[in-house]
Amino acid sequence: MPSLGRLHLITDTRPGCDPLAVVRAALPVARADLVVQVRVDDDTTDRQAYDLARRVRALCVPYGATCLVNDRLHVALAVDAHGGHVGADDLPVAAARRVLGPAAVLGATAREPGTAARAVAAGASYLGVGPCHPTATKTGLPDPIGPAGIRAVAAAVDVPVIAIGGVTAATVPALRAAGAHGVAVVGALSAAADPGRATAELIAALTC
Ligand SMILES: Cc1ncc(COP(=O)(O)OP(=O)(O)O)c(N)n1
Ligand SMILES: Cc1nc(C(=O)O)sc1CCOP(=O)(O)O
Ligand SMILES: [Mg+2]
Repeated sequence: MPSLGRLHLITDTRPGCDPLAVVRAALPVARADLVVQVRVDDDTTDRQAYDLARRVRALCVPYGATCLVNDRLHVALAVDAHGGHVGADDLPVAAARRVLGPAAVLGATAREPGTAARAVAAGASYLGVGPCHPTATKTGLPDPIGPAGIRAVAAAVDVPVIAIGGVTAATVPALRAAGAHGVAVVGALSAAADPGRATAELIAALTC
């Protein structure tokens, strides 16, 4: 399996957002180091999710970037995405692996070492670990786990750990020092005045 990109751009489909514009700005900067995870609101229809994922994949492929679909693995299969991401409210990891097949990239959410180890044993290719810091993007999250939480999970598994939750370029160094392979962001790119510049700042923090 090719190495996993270090910057995971999670699409923001809230009112006023333009997820494709953000993807188009990030791709020429991050190129193969970019993973675009198509994440849509719960009230988004499958047809809307399919149309967005199909367009994201088409943008990603020429740059060697990875296209994943959050939650809706049937949409990932339908658009021939590189894989998907599941959490506690989605298909269990073992079932998700059966759906996507052995070659797919399959991410799983973990917040502590036990869940993380079980997810890897069940077939996860990488782990999304957080929330690292406070975030207003998603409600109902547990308390932030900080770099210490990343360190605890990274010590327990041998797959890439992707830190998520309130991540900015300024917080990347501590997360990498704690063992994160990369980071996942929503607001740091979707709310940026210049998403291309924000991508460059995140990539610089991930590669220095
Ligand atoms: C990289 C990454 N990490 C964690 C998540 C959260 O996924 P999940 O727990 O399935 O929650 P929702 O995103 O479905 O609300 C993620 N999407 N990506
Ligand atoms: C989608 C998501 N999942 C999280 C988790 O911890 O499970 S935090 C999160 C939102 C991340 O957005 P931002 O980069 O704007 O903080
Ligand atoms: Mg989910």
